[in-house]
Parts: sequence; C-alpha cells; structure tokens
Amino acid sequence: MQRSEPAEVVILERCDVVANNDEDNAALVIKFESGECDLYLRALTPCDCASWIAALREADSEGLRSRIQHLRRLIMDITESVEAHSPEREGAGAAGPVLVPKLPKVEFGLACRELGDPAQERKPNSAVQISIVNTQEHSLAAYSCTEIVEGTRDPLFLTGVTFPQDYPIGEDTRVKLTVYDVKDKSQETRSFLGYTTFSIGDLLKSKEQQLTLSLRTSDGADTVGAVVVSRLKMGEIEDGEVDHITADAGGQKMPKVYNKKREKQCTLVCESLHGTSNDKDGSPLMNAVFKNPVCKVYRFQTVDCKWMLVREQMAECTLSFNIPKQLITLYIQEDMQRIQELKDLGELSPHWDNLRKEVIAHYGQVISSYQETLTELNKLTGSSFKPSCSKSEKYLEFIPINLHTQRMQVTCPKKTDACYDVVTVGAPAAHYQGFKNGGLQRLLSRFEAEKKTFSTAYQCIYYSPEHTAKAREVLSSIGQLQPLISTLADQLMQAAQQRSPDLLKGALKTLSDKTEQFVHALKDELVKNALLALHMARPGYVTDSQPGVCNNVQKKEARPTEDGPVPLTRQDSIPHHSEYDEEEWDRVWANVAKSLNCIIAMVDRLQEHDNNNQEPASDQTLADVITSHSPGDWQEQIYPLVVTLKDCVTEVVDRATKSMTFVLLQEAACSIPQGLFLKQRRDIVFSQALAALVCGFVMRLYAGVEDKGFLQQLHLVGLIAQFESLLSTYSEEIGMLEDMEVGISDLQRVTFKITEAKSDDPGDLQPIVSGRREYYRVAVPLPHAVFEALPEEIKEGKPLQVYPVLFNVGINQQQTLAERFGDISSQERINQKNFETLEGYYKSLSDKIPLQYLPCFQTQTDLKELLETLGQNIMTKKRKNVEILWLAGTVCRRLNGIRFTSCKSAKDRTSMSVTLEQCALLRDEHELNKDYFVRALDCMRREGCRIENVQKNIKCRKYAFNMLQLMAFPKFYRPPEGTYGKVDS
Ligand SMILES: O=P(O)(O)O[C@H]1[C@H](O)[C@@H](O)[C@H](O)[C@H](O)[C@@H]1OP(=O)(O)O
Repeated sequence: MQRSEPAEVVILERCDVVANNDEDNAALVIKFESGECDLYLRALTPCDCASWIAALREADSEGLRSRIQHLRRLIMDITESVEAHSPEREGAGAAGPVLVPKLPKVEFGLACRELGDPAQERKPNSAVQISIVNTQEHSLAAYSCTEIVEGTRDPLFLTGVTFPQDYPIGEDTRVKLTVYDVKDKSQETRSFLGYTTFSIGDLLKSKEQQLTLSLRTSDGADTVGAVVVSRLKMGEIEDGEVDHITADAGGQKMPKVYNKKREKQCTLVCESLHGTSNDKDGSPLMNAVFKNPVCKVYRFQTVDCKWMLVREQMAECTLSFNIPKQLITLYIQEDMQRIQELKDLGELSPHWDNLRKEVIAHYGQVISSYQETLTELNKLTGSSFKPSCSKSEKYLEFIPINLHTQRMQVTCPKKTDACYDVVTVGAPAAHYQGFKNGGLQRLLSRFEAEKKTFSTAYQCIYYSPEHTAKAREVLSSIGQLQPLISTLADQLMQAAQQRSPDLLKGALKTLSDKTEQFVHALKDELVKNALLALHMARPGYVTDSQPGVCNNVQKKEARPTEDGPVPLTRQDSIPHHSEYDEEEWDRVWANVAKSLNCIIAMVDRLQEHDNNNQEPASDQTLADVITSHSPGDWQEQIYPLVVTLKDCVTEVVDRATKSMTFVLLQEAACSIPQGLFLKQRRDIVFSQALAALVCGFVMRLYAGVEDKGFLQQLHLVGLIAQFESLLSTYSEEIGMLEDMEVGISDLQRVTFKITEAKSDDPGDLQPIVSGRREYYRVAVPLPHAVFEALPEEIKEGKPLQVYPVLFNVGINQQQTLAERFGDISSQERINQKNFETLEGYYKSLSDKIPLQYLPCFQTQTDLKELLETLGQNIMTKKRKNVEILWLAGTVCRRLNGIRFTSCKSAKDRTSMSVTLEQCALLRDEHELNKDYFVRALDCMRREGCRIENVQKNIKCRKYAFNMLQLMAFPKFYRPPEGTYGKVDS
C-alpha cells in the first residue's frame, strides 16, 4: 500500500478495490458504474470504520443502500489495512469522517414551452437567468444567463449551464430560473415573465434526466408556461422528433429547432484529440498553474441535425505574476553583477572613471526601482491576472495585461473530442512609459543612429548592436563555461584517483570538448581590440590628445570596420610595445592549448603504461617502461597539469571579462540616459511577452505529453508560437505594435527544458526561469510518471526551441484612418517578415518530420497551399484583410503550434476574434450547421467566457464599442446588439 494517495474504493462491475491511504487526508471515493453520483468519503483519521459506515448509511442513494453490506466488508478490510500501516497520530478520531457526495459533472440545457399570454399577439423574446439559492442565508447569487431567443413561445436555448470542477454544488443545491421577455435588446429593457426553482438532486434523480417545471408569476398564483431542464450529455436528435420553427435570431432569419420530445441521450466514451488525462480539469498539472476557471456550455446543430456539445473554459494563469517576478529578480542579479564587473575593471583614467561612476549610479537606480516593483508585487495575493484598467500602473508594468487561457472542447456524435486552445493577452507594451515617441522598434532604431554621435562626444568607440550583443554573449559564455571546465577538470582528477582508464578517457573527452567551446566563444577579435582600448583608458596612458578632450583625428580614425570595432589606429595612438604587448592575448590562449595538450599527453602515457602492465611486454616496450618515469599515483601526475589549465583559463577569463565589460561601459556611457530607459522598456515588454509564452507553452505541453508525434516535433524542431494582433497602425497603438514587435521577436532568446518535478505539489510544478538578457532558459517540471514517459532527448534536457511569429491586422476605426490618411507600412513589414519565419519553420519541419505526424484536420487543404495563400494575402494590398489572421491561425494549429490573440487590452477586439475563430473551427472541423454559425457566434459573445472576461476587467458586461466604431469593423467582428456600448474602461 502506498501512502501518498487518498484511499479509494472503486466499485465497478467486478467490484475492483483500490485502497491507498494518506496519513493527512484519508479518504474513500465510491464510484458507481451505474451512473449514480460518486461518494467522496473523507476522514481526518483512517481508522474510524464504524463512523464511516454510519455516514454511508445516511447517504441518500438507493444504489448505495443496496450495496451497503458489500461496502461494509470492503471498508472493514481497508480499515484494517489502514490501521496496520498507519502510525497513531495526534487527535486521531477527533474530527470524524465527513461524507461529501461527489457529483458527476452537472450540465443542463434549457427550453421553455407556451411562454406568456397566448391571447397576446406578440411572441416574447425570452432569456433565462440562472441563479443559485443560498438556502441558509436566504439569498440569491446570479450565476449565468442564456442567450435571447426571439419571437417564440417555445424557445430552445443553445447556451446551457455548467459548473467548474471545484464549484461548490451538491445534490441539495437549489437553482432558480427566471424567465424574462427582452423587449428591446439594445436598451436591455426586460420584463419578468415567470420563475421556478429546482434542486440539482431532483434533476440527477429524475428518470429521464429531465425536469419539466411550471413557471410561476411573482406572487406564485399563476402559471405562465413551463421550463424544461434537461441534462446535457451527448445528444442525437431522433428522426421525426424535430420541429422546425423559424424565428428571428440575432437579427437574421434562422431555421431554429425545437425538440418537443426529450433528446435521445447517448453517452459517448470521449477521447481527446489534443488533450490527455494530464490536462483535464482538476488534474494536478492543470491546477498548478491555471486558476479561477469560467465554464460555459452550448449545444449546436451539425449539418446532419445532430447536437454537438461545445464547452468553453477560460482560466487565469499564475504565471502572469510568477514569471515576471522571476525575471525581475534575474534582471536585478544581472545588473548587480554588471556593477561588480565595472568595479573590477580596476583603475581607469579620470575621464573613464567618471563615466563608470555615472553608469554605476544609473544601474543602481534601475536596481532599486526593480526592487521596489518586486516588493510591491510580492505583497499581492489573490487574483492571477492584471485587469485592463490597471495597464498603466507603474508597479504592474512587468505583468501582462489580462492574460487568460481559453479552451474550446467539442464533443460530436460518433467522433472523438477535440480541444482548441488559445492564450489571450494584451499586447506586450510599456503603457506606463507611454507612446508619445513611438514604441521600441522605432525608438531603438532612432537611438542606434544617435548613438554614433554620442559615442564621438564621449570619446567612445561606436559599437554596433551586434558587437554589444557579442560582448554580452561572451560574458554569458564565461559565466557558464568557466565553472563547467573547472568541474570537468575535477572529474578528470577523480577518474585519475580511481585509476580507471575508461573514466579517464571519458572525462578527458568532455573536458577537451568544453575547452574547445570555450576557445570558440572567447577567442574573438572584438575581445582583442577592446583589450587594447582598455589599456588606453588606464591612468597614465599618454597620447597626443588629452583624456576627455575630443580629438578630431581620432574620431575619424575610430570608425568601425566590417571585422569589428577598430580602436584608435592613428600612429600616435598606438601604444609602444613596452606599454602594451599585443601578442600577450595570443600567448594566454597558447597557454590554454598547451596545458590541455599536456593533459592529453599525460593521459595517453598513463593509459599506455597501464596497457603495458597488463600485456606481456615485448623487449622493446619493457625497455621503454624501464627508461620512462614510472607513472606512480595517476592523480599526482595529473594534478599539476590540471591546476595549470585552470590557471590559464582564469587568465583568459579575467582579460576577456574586463575587455567585454569595457565595451559595455562605453555602450552604456554613451547611452545615458536614453539607452538605459530603452533597456528598461525592453525589459518590461519582454517580461509581459515571456509570461504569455510560458503560459502558452505549458498549456500546449500538458495537452501534448502523450502525443509521440508532438513530442518528437518539440525536440527535433521546436514549436511555432503564433501571435495574432488586432492593433491599429494609427496614433498610440502604433507605439504598442512597435513595442510588441520587439517583445515577440525577443522571445527567440528563450528555450525550454523539461525537468522532473520533486513532487506533484503545485509549488514544485512551477516553471523556473534562468539566464540573462541575451538568453533565457525556462525549465518546466513535470510529475515523475509523466516525465518518465517522455522521449530520452527531452528527458536529457535538450533545449526546446520556440519560433515566435507575429501577424497584425488592424480592424477598428483607427485602422480606417491609417489606411486612408496614415501609414500601414509597419503592419506590412511585420507580416512579411514573420511570414518568412513561418515559411522557414515549415521547411525545417518538413525536412525533419513526416508531415503525417501533424494533427489531422477535416479541412483538407494542404499546409503548403495554405502557406502560399497566406503569402499572397500578405502581398496583396487589401484593406483590413483579416484573412491574413485566419490563415495564419489555421497554419499555426495545423503545425501543432501555440496560438495567442492580442489587442490593446485583450478584452473587446480579442473577444470578437477568439469567438469568431471558435465558430469557424466548429464550421470547418465539426460540421456546424451553417444556420447555426451566427447564432453560435452570438451565444458565445453574449453569454460566453469572453463577456465574463469583460466583466472581470471592468465590472461591466459590455464590450467597449460604439455603433460608429463597429461600422468600421469587418462584419464578423461585430458583437450582437445589446452587448456593447459606452463603458468606463
Ligand atoms: O480590448 P480592446 O479592444 O483593446 O479594448 C478597447 C476597445 O476596442 C475600444 O473600442 C475602446 O475604445 C477602448 O479603447 C478599449 O480599450 P481599453 O484598454 O480601454 O479597454
């Protein structure tokens, strides 16, 4: 018996028993295959069998009573076993058992009959408000609402009712249904028609899984029709059972189906196409990072008049805050290290020393501002998302706006379940800093141009962004490789101590490989040239020009060349050999090579000697052994050589660190203050983008951990992360787009790695970020059992690549202005550039993996063709060409990628896009009846997860659009009447 799981009794046909016990939370779960509700028996002590049985007796379930004798025996067995394995614990027995009936998933649909007064000619436009009655406090909590069905006394609502996994409902939960007549949708004038109540238990126990309840007037005196509540399982509409009623829905003439008789219930065994048991609601993995789910359910008709069930689930993600907090901590550490490196540069001439002080002071300010932010963030508890109205809050600037995951799960007759995920997030942008001068893309290129002038003024060498990136990369390589070489050298010594030729050979191989990598990373012209420049910045270095005084000739000569920055090359500026030995740098490298060669030679000799000792020696070799120095203790022989290698490596590291720090000092000095502000802006935008990416990656990974093809794709090629953006290329939103462009592109600096979690505790399943600005690694822990089943390459920690791509099409009235009077070149450039990346990804994927491994879709058009059409659409000058977004989204899904949708707040336009994408998937992949397309869209927009998203953000259930704005929107992006208006957002 294991002690980690709750005890469980599963009663199936053959009465299988699974019984485990957790000392802190002993429990029994009793499941009936017959479909009766599960019983979840929880006890603080595992030993009170009598109380358990008493509690079971009280349980109001017929099936349970008939099995009680059997249960008694099982529970006795379990209890004995539990007692035999469980140590006495303090307070045992004090709390006694708690019997909590665990309900099956409760989902129901609603329809009404004979609504209103038949004498009246006007047929009502009805909607049902669903509320939960708190019987103890005699209060009501509004829970959800159906869509409005117009012009009929017998409406059948497509929007049903469902409850999230942890929602506290039980059999005795009472539900109130209030039916309204909505006279004018735009004004939301509604009048009360009638109400009724029922308990969840009544519904579950009803033989037909359906209740027909009379609707009463407010005084309860009269009946004004009936409500039919039916449990939503998979449903097929039987032939001849369907009445077609034509009604005006959503402003369109639509054939509408009202099924007078009960739908035939046929429960399907649902397998998930993309999902696994690990990404189901309530699994430890999902619970670890996804919080506060909002769930909705709908039934829509397929082309052959069958019902499909569609579930929407939207959740917050703890990574919204967790990733930015980790990143800020890393930023602080990196900047602190940079300060230390600057201090370690040693003595500098007054000119350079002053610049260094300035740069250190600036880094100090940034560090303390980041520390303050971190302190504020650490104070926050509770919600896991930043609402749109907080987008300009200074202390929340690293947090992505309104980050949510959204999953649509589709259950169709005779088909496997399918899940479609998307992450919705506000465009990563620096709202607090504002967009007056544009966003990162513009600011950075403008700054690069200005930097050349600044560098002259500060007597610095101009280093291109590639060179400063190289400098950072060298520093980062030093940070990784020096400790690694040191550890490998120690391992070599251990192998020598054990006198193990195999170990020795293996250790030497890795040491040589890493040393070679070290040479490759650090032996660079940039380092060599910067060493000379540093020498010239030392006190006492004499040139024609005085430090701090601008020398025109120097400026002219100090231009960068193709091979890298050229330090001052004027004859007078070149130091004499007595002052600076240019060959010294080559000598330190030569020493590294020599010391490694000595080790290799020594290892060879030791092994040779060992071989000779084992084989009968020929005269020749015997003579050699006699004349050669006896190897004696291997470790003793190798030790001095290893010390020398480490010293030589340290010597190189010391010089390279100083040289690269000096490059960065020059860059920082001529960047103050603008460059450093830009660095902060980039930090902020990247933090938001990274949080979204990690959220999407985790969601995709959880869904794919059992999909061999996906896992192979993941480690062989990597994943596409496709960002759809609806920003306008006009006014402030251009700035947002310019920020977003850089933020998304910076995600190329990120790789993922899968690790084995210490335990299944949520705390141990949180992704961990490491690295520095030029390169971040995100470790995603998976529970032992899941990790074990992964391909070896992933288990070994192979870096997993992501390919971020961004496609933007502005859709609102601002975009109309941009198209007429402004400039849409940034959108065109972004789409073209990212299309090339997407194409490149497709090419390398098809080179490495047979494309039949990719998920199967109904839409037969092949990927190549889809890509070509996308390319053509990007080239074509067409206004608000949202087809670009649809095609890019489709290609991404077909490529197993991660989908993101963004606008400024991910609240209004994003909601329109996500719901449209969902309905298009239902149409293209699940044979949604075309007459239901607009109704489905309206249901999702009116009462689905996205209107809840609006509510969560601005505490109001209205999309922030007005009529005029909407006229500028592409047709399918307009929400239904009554769901939008002027709001305080
Ligand atoms: O979620 P968004 O589409 O970025 O919200 C916009 C909305 O589109 C626009 O009509 C409205 O005027 C507001 O600007 C919304 O942005 P908020 O950031 O204010 O929610």
